[in-house]
Amino acid sequence: MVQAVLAVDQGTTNSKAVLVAADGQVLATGSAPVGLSTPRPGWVEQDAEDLWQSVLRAISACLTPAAAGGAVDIVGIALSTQRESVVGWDAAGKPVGPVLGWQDVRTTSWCAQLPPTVDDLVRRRTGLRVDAMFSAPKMRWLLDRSDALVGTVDSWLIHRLTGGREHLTEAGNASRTLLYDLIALDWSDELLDAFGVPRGALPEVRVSDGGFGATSGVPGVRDGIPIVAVLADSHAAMYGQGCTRAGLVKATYGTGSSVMTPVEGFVESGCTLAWLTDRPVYALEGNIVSSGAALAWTADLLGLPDVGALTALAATVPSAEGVVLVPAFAGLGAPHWDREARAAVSGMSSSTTRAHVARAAVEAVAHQICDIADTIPGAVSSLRADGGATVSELLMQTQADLLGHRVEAADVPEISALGAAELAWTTLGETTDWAAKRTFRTFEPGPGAGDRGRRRAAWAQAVASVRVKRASEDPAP
Ligand SMILES: O=P(O)(O)OC[C@H](O)CO
Repeated sequence: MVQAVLAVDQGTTNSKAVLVAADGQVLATGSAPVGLSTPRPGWVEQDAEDLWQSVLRAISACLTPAAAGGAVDIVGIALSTQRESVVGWDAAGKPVGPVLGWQDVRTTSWCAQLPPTVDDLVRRRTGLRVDAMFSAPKMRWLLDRSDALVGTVDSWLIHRLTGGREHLTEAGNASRTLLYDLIALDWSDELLDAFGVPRGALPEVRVSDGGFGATSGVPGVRDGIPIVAVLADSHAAMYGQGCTRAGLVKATYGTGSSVMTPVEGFVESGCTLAWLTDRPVYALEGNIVSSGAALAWTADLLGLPDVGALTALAATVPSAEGVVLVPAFAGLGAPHWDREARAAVSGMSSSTTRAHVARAAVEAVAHQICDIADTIPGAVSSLRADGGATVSELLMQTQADLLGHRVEAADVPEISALGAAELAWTTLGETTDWAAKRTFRTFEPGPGAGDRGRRRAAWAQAVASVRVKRASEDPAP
């Protein structure tokens, strides 16, 4: 019987389950969509039960005999989860309200009334900045309405996978809450105080490979399988991409995007805890609020069935002919962090066609990655890309052209699940380093890089025109 780790990657739009052998081979996959609603402008909610059911459906699809191709012995569970989103549940394990998604900015004005000393404390303790994207203000919002246990999505899934026994979270996920002290490696009492989140409502923090209980009552999965490793999804992608030392940069193209690179130690701005095993591994990270979401929005606007049709349309013209789309639908994330900014399409003329607008949307995704890459100290020699949108040759080539560096796109669609599975197998005693064996689609800057300076300048000008804050007020990413 083949031994496998069952890795679950729970993201904003779907849940994936992947059976992974000790050599990194993917034995079976399953996926299921998860719903998302936007009841008011700036409110982005998911349903905690629906989210859990989507995980069960993904597991079930993955474990069908046809998918798994024979007898498989599951020796451990690995989790990779969307970050910052918050779930609240009562003592009986029943959700007390909606999942407040990471894109949810309902607490923006609450965040704005916090004294500057809180922002300063947040930077010094967490390497982040006060923003409605992170978990603490969302927890505060839920706790104002009910007496709940709160946690990020990893915590909720661990709770359900263990039959309600455990209230645990993983350190990298905790690092995205604004409450976790990245030096002390514990919840910060000062920050708990500042956000009014009682320690008793929060899960216990474990190291990424620290063991998170065992399965109990999960349909189709035997009881007692250990949850071996947990990583935040973006961090799992970095692990899976083999970006484990300074100088290596990865970009995940999801609903939003995350650009990450390991750093030697904690820094006070744009820092995150990538994972915590025998030692903490810190990373610089810039988060883009809207990338895949911008492609989906533009496809919808243009009456196209999906993003694939959008990129195909974009490829029918050699350039955007001066059209620039700034997808600040919910403001701008890193490196600008201007939540009041709003989206705009500029540079149109009477000869502008739908194809030019489509191409501008593709370019917007790449420009936003460049904006963050430009802030990374030291040389960026290449960028490792992953996530759904990397299937687009046009996007990857545009990225290489605008960045002026090689882009290596991972040839596996399940990189976050594989990253978590790899950590689990390492924890179980296997020698891994799967990234070294992986093949990439490589994109070198081509003829399109010739007018890089002009295109980047036009983008910068378009971004400046949608800004509400002055650029001089920008924090580091
Ligand atoms: O759901 P994804 O894969 O777009 O990831 C969401 C991120 O974790 C948000 O920080």
